[in-house]
Amino acid sequence: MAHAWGYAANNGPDKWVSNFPIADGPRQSPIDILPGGASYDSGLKPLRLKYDPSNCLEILNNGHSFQVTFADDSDSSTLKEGPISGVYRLKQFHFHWGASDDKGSEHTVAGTKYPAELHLVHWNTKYPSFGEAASKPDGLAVVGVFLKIGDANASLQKVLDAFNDIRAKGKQTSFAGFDPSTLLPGCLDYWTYDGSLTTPPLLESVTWIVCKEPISVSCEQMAKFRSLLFSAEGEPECCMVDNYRPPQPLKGRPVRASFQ
Ligand SMILES: CCc1cc2c(cc1OS(N)(=O)=O)CC[C@@H]1[C@@H]2CC[C@]2(C)[C@@H](O)CC[C@@H]12
Ligand SMILES: [Zn+2]
Repeated sequence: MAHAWGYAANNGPDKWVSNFPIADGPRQSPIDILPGGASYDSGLKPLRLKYDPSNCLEILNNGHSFQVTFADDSDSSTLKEGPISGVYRLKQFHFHWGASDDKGSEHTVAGTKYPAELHLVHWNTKYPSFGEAASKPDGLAVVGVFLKIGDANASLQKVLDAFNDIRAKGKQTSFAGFDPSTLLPGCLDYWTYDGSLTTPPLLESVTWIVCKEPISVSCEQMAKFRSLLFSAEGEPECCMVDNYRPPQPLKGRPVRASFQ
């Protein structure tokens, strides 16, 4: 497969272990979150998120998802407190979604799948760079937010309006002045556990922080997600859908809740 991993039958999540044996590791993500199995931890602090829209740089189709990338050369867009210690800088956000509204999220809640899931990716500034941090057990912190079918999401629409320029793999365009805090739910109650990247190389370096409250997305907006392509220009068109890894074994890991 030589790193040509994807989400199709021949190169999808069930095949990743052959090139990335850590796929069967002790702290893999995503997981199915069982609210009854999570333990309330009164020591968990509220999430302290501070984002500066002027750090927003560009939007890119990387062939697996699309991502919005941020300047991370200062502490102007950060995650502090919550389950983490120190300062983590926002690097990018991206999404995972399904071919239909009944699937698409990576984490599930008592087996419930959402149509999409947002990942806000932060790296620990005790390390010199994002790439360095990505290989450390406390290197990354990802805030996960579920998307639930409902009213159109005006903030999300600003992101979707840029899709015409990034339809194919490898396309990117400038994307300035976007405030990712407008994509957060009103309530920031969360579950947290130690996990991994959910795509190869599946590094076990992520403190996962999954918000209990979803944000809304309309059916029409979900259709826009599905208009992106896994394929590059000039290749046979392949719709970017079902770019999610299914839940992985918990293997005894504790899942803590910031709320009762
Ligand atoms: C946590 C968000 C994240 C980071 C990375 C990936 C995937 C990611 O999404 S996810 N769904 O949150 O796990 C796949 C590529 C990885 C990257 C982390 C940094 C690298 C490991 C680079 O060093 C080389 C390949 C990169
Ligand atoms: Zn992700």
